[in-house]
Formats: sequence, structure tokens, C-alpha cells
Amino acid sequence: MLQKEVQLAVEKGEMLPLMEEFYTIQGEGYHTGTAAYFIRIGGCDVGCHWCDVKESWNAELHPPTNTDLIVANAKKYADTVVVTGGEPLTWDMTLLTSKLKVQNLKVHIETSGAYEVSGTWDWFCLSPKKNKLPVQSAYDIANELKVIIYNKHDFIFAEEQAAKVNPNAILFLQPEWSKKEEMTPLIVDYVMNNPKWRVSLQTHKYLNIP
Ligand SMILES: C[S@@+](CC[C@H](N)C(=O)[O-])C[C@H]1O[C@@H](n2cnc3c(N)ncnc32)[C@H](O)[C@@H]1O
Ligand SMILES: Nc1nc2[nH]cc(C(=O)O)c2c(=O)[nH]1
Ligand code: SF4
Ligand SMILES: [Mg+2]
Repeated sequence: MLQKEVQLAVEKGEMLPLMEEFYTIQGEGYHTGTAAYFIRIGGCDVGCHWCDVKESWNAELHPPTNTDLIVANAKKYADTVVVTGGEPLTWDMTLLTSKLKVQNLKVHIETSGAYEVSGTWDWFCLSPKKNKLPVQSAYDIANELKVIIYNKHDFIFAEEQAAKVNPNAILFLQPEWSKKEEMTPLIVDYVMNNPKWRVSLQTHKYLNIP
């Protein structure tokens, strides 16, 4: 395809800058411990200084990939697909999610919610970031709210975000990986004192799996 055609296809969400895809165990949040096929889409402008996939940020490093190909791979492995990134809502997710639904796959997203919601989601994991807060529609449809705890102020941020999210969202506090020795005990205390919250750990990193 010509470069212009590729660009247009990406704009329409027919192609997406694919960084990697892998079959693994969901490591975080509500669905922890369950098998899922992960699709990691490149591109993110949010800029979290502790981000554990900074290689994803520059979309130009990741080849525009036809969504039909992504879906064909996904359906070979699992009945659940997790779309992550980068920030997947940088792109129009309408086509990808409708094609995954045609294959009867359950479609989950990991997102900061910083950009307008596109696509249809069976599970919407919202992980808000201070530098680029979620749009209202993300708060409205979130099934879980997963706040990363890097320092003590993040508990205040977590309560502010819990006040904005819809009342059915399940609330999680997850230690930032490099600060986990310091923050995990504080999270444990916080959850015991404020039991509307649950603990989420990045269990895949303890298991040494992707
Ligand atoms: C890499 S992000 C990609 C999806 C989306 N951009 C987002 O931030 O939700 C996937 C998940 O990992 C979390 N995360 C990223 N870096 C982390 C770290 N160093 N420690 C703990 N969680 C982290 C994010 O908050 C998010 O919930
Ligand atoms: N196993 C595993 N679980 C995850 N849950 C969210 C992840 C992500 O990077 O979005 C992730 C990931 O990278 N690996
Ligand atoms: S929004 Fe997600 S992908 Fe983007 S920098 Fe933050 S953690 Fe990384
Ligand atoms: Mg990850």
C-alpha cells in the first residue's frame, strides 16, 4: 500500500500500529489470573514518568497492521482479548472491536481514558493519570477503576477519581512497580481502613510471564 493509503487506513482504524500480541494470564485488576490474548497498540502522549512500556509511546516505531490479521490471530488462542498499549484510545477502536465481537470474543480494554471513547467493550478498565485526566464518558462506562500508587499523595488522587467514576465500578489500588516495597504495606493498611478499595498487584511480573 502507498504511504498515504496506510495513513488513511490508520485514521479509519482499519489498520493499527501493533507493538506486540501475546497469549498470557491477565496479571492485574478484576480479571487477574484468567487467560487472555493481549494486543498492544503503539502510541501514547500521556507521558507517565513511571510507565513500564515506554517503548510503546512512539507509534511510528510500530508497523501499521490490518485489523483482520490481528483478529485472526486472537481467535486462535483465547475467548478473551485485552486491548492495551500505549494508549489504545489514541485510535479509533470501532472496527477492531466490532470485528472481535463478530468472532464472539470478549473484548477488554486497559486505558487511561484520556481520549474520547471509541469501540464497544465488555470490560473497561480505567487507570486515570494526573497529567491527562479521563474524559467523562470513560468515568461513566468504567467497570473497574485502577489507580497506581507511586507516593502518598496518590491515595488522595485515588479518592478524587473514585468520586468521579460511576458507582458500579470496582475500585483497585495498584503499587507502582519500582515503589512496591514502600507502597504495598501502605496500600494494605489503606484497604483495611477503607474496604471499598481492593488491592491489585502486577502478578505477571511475580510469575515472570509477559
Ligand atoms: C502500560 S498501561 C497501557 C494502557 C493505558 N495507557 C493505561 O495507562 O491504562 C497498562 C496498565 O499498566 C499500568 N502501569 C503502567 N506502568 C506501571 C508501573 N510502573 N507500575 C504499576 N502499574 C503500571 C497502567 O496504569 C495501566 O493500568
Ligand atoms: N500479564 C499481563 N497482564 C496485564 N494487565 C495489563 C497489562 C498491560 O500492560 O496493559 C498487562 C501485561 O502487560 N501483562
Ligand atoms: S497512559 Fe499508559 S501507556 Fe501511556 S505513559 Fe501512562 S501508563 Fe504508559
Ligand atoms: Mg503491562
